[in-house]
Order: sequence, then C-alpha cells, then structure tokens
Amino acid sequence: MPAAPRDALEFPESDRLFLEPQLPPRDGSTPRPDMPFTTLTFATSLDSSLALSPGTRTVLSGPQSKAMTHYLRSRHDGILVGVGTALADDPGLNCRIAGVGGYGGENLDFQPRPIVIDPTARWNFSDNSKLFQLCREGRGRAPWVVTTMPEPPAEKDALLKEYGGQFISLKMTTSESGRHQIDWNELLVTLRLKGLRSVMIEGGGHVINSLLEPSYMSLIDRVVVTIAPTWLGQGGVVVSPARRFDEEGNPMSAARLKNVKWYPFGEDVVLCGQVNV
Ligand SMILES: NC(=O)C1=CN([C@@H]2O[C@H](COP(=O)(O)OP(=O)(O)OC[C@H]3O[C@@H](n4cnc5c(N)ncnc54)[C@H](O)[C@@H]3O)[C@@H](O)[C@H]2O)C=CC1
Ligand SMILES: Nc1nc(O)c(N)c(N[C@@H]2O[C@H](COP(=O)(O)O)[C@@H](O)[C@H]2O)n1
Repeated sequence: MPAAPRDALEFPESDRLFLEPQLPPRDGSTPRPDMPFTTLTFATSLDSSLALSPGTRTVLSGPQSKAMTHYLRSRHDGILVGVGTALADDPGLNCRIAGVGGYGGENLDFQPRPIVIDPTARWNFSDNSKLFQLCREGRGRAPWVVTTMPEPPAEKDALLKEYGGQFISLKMTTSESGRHQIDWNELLVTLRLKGLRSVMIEGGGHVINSLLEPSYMSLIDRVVVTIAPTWLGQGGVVVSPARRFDEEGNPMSAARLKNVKWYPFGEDVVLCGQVNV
C-alpha cells in the first residue's frame, strides 16, 4: 500500500462509533429508492455564519472536527457545493483521511465525487484549480458541474472531460417561495441515476437556505453541523432559511431538528439530527 502523505488526517475509532448511526448505511441502501442518502453538513459560528463574507474562505472547524468532516467525506459518494463556494474557496473537496485512496489507500477508494451547482457556468476553473491539481496527483475525483445551460462553454467542457468530470444540464424551476432555482428533487434523482448512493451538501449559504425551504427539507436525511466557539460578526454568509407562517399568519420557526445528539470535538461541538418535517 502507498505511504500516506504528511497532510493525511487521523480520525479515532471511538469517534467513528459515535458517528455511525448518523451516516449513510454501509450496504449502500437509501431511504428513498430513487435518491441518494442526503446529509446536510457545514461549520458555523455562534452567529450562524459560514464565512466572514461571501468571497472569503474562513476557518471555523478545529483539528478534530475538521478530521470528522473528512471522515464524513470518506463515507459519501458525492460532496456538493454552490458556485459561490467554488469561487470563494478554490476548494479541494477531497477526503484526506489516512488510508483512503491517494492518502495511503489504493486508487480513488473512498474519495467522494465533487459536485458544483453553477447554473450559468461562472466557475472559471483551470488546470491550476486545487481540484484539478488533486486529480493529477491521484488524490481526488474530477467535478461534476450542474448547469442550466443546454450547451455549456466548449473549452470548459473539454477540460472537465479531460480529467474525467462532466457538465450536467438541468432546467431552472420556480420554487414555492418564488426562487428561480434548480429543483432539488430533479438534481438528487439525477445524481442517483449517475450512480451516487450518498451525497453530503456542504454549502454555502444560498445552497443551504434553498435546501431548507419547506418543499425540499424532507429530502435531507441527516444534519451534521459543527459549531465553533466564535462570533464572526455582521456581514457574514448566514444560514437563515425563509420564515414560515402558521394558518393565522403568525411567524413560526423555519425548521427544527429531532433525534438530536451533541458530540464535543476539541473546542467545537458537533450537532447531529433529522429535520422534523
Ligand atoms: N463553513 C462552512 O462549512 C462552509 C462555508 N462556505 C462559505 O460560504 C460562502 C459561499 O456561500 P454563498 O455565497 O451563499 O454561495 P453558494 O456556495 O451557496 O453558491 C451560491 C450560488 O450557487 C448557485 N445555486 C445554489 N443553489 C442553487 C439552486 N438550488 N439552484 C440554482 N442555483 C443554485 C447560484 O448560482 C448561487 O448564486 C463562501 O465564503 C464559503 O467559504 C461554504 C461551504 C461550507
Ligand atoms: N467543515 C468545515 N469547516 C470549516 O471551517 C470550513 N471553512 C469548511 N468549509 C467547507 O470546506 C471546503 C474546503 O474544503 P477543502 O479543505 O478545500 O477540501 C469549503 O469550500 C467549504 O465547502 N468546512
């Protein structure tokens, strides 16, 4: 077996046991036959911010919860972000747990497929993008880019294909709340048809808030949130889904979790649960 690179992360067996009930089943079975097991997971500050501002990569997770996130990546077939995140972070979206493919393991075993929602092909990726560097080094898979353009730009299409990635073209719809967006049902069914049995959705703010709309939140099988002991302050990228109202027009909470478990990981705490729909 190849040696693990120096930046490989360790995630202790005892912590794996805690997490197991929250993870996609190892046999690949899914709660809905036509869709992947879907985990919503992100790191947030005490004031519900994912980042200091939309274009800023912001470290929130400490070393233990970061290792947990990478373990989650090893247990999902796909990892999804919006184009805002791709532009801000130039992310790797691979799994760096010791023993997975490229980190001491064979081939690309346990490396998730990166998926970027990019309706108008704004993401200006190139050979120098982190994701593609990792592909060349055999440490990650090429991305699937979800667009609404029937014919995506030819140059980008060629580069994606060269690395083993692809554009996926879907249509825009208008959601219940009037948002013009890709329908999550259609997207998840498409990803299942393409072979993904589990997907973790990492962000950013637009992606999470749109998935937490009433018509979509039942698609989320698990929520795993890292809460870091810091306030980022005003102006951040905030997780705050649209308000809901009861029959009399009174405001009610947008969403609530059930079957909640809390795990401390270093200075952070990780909250797991299911959306109470
Ligand atoms: N702390 C954490 O765990 C994470 C932090 N982030 C941070 O979040 C920030 C980016 O967040 P945002 O600016 O909100 O961008 P985003 O990553 O949510 O992407 C937003 C864009 O994605 C597209 N999009 C998303 N959902 C769509 C849908 N259902 N249909 C059609 N298009 C859709 C739209 O083009 C939209 O403008 C970055 O600063 C990044 O660092 C991102 C992921 C995780
Ligand atoms: N779990 C977690 N903790 C943080 O503090 C973060 N900033 C993020 N961000 C997400 O991870 C992506 C970066 O991944 P790579 O390290 O480049 O593989 C970033 O784009 C966000 O999706 N997550």
